[in-house]
Amino acid sequence: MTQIISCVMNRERSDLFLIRNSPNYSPTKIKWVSLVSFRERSTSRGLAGVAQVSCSYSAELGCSMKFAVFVPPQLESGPVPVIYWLSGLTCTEQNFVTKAGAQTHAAKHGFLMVAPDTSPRGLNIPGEDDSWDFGTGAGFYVDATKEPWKENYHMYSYITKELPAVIAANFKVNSEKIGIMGHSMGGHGALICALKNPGLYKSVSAFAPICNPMECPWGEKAFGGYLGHIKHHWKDYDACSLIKNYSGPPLEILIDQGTEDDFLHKGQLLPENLEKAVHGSNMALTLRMQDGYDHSYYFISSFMGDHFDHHAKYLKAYPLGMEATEPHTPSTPNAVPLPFSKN
Ligand SMILES: N[C@@H](CCC(=O)N[C@@H](CSC=O)C(=O)NCC(=O)O)C(=O)O
Repeated sequence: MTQIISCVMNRERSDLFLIRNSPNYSPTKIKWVSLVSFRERSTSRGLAGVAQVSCSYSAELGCSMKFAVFVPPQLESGPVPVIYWLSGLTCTEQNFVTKAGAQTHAAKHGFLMVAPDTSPRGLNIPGEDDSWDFGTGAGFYVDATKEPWKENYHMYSYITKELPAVIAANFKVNSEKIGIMGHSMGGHGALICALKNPGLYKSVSAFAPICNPMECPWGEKAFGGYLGHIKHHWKDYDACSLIKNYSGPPLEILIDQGTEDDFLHKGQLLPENLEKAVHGSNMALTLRMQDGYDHSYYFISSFMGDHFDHHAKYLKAYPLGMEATEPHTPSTPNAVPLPFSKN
């Protein structure tokens, strides 16, 4: 155990692959490795908080994974709620950081933001880089069951279990107050993570999500490849199917969808199917069709503030008698200490 941990802390990614194949490997040890291998790769102050890119070895994915974290100033005074952002096809952790304009909203509300990558990378699985909508950059937030993907393509477990454990071990977050949002493939991811884990995520929203992957070309390709061709097995990862059987606490979903989104017109997103599925369920859906907007991050950034307000309704609700920590603007731009070393 000690040997494995020191290897992770002192060496680079190629060595992490060796760990999995080492005679010392056991799943329990690897869970430890995920936590202790956490390291900050960059830290930048700006927009009223601190933006970091971190990385940790993922036992689920069998490789080192980068993720972006925005630390709001409120973290100085106590644990803060956390919101996960799931990105779309072709994205890394960087698209959200550089284009979504979320940081000022996160700082205003006091939310820690986590934006992971969209798939494992660099595993040399045959076919992983053959297309932009499958394999690298297109993990689809499922746990694959088919070869050659089933060893590593466990984005669902990574997002819902492994990454939250890494975040809780390294940041002062309130693990009772977790929200999730995403875009397109990541919107699908946000919806299914919330629907499959009643009560875990207190708030959920999405921009132009793939609402019914079982019935659209992107989903058919991804689910067929990762889960096999028995369509019945796909229901576990399809928001429209999951909503019908959801019996957890009531959830209010906010979705924004641009009317000039090419992927909407090509039948990839199918928000109308989600609207139908919601009827008679324990779910409320606010679907806003935004006139003239496309699928881009210009669209996302235009409505990001509304999504944060939506999440704030649920993540900032404190039990009676407990005082909420109000969001505040730091009195000096250097209010948050920088405890992290750069690589
Ligand atoms: N093939 C194109 C288009 C890829 C694309 O539009 N990706 C979207 C997500 S689509 C559904 O998940 C995206 O978020 N792109 C990143 C961005 O910064 O806009 C291509 O490769 O560009």
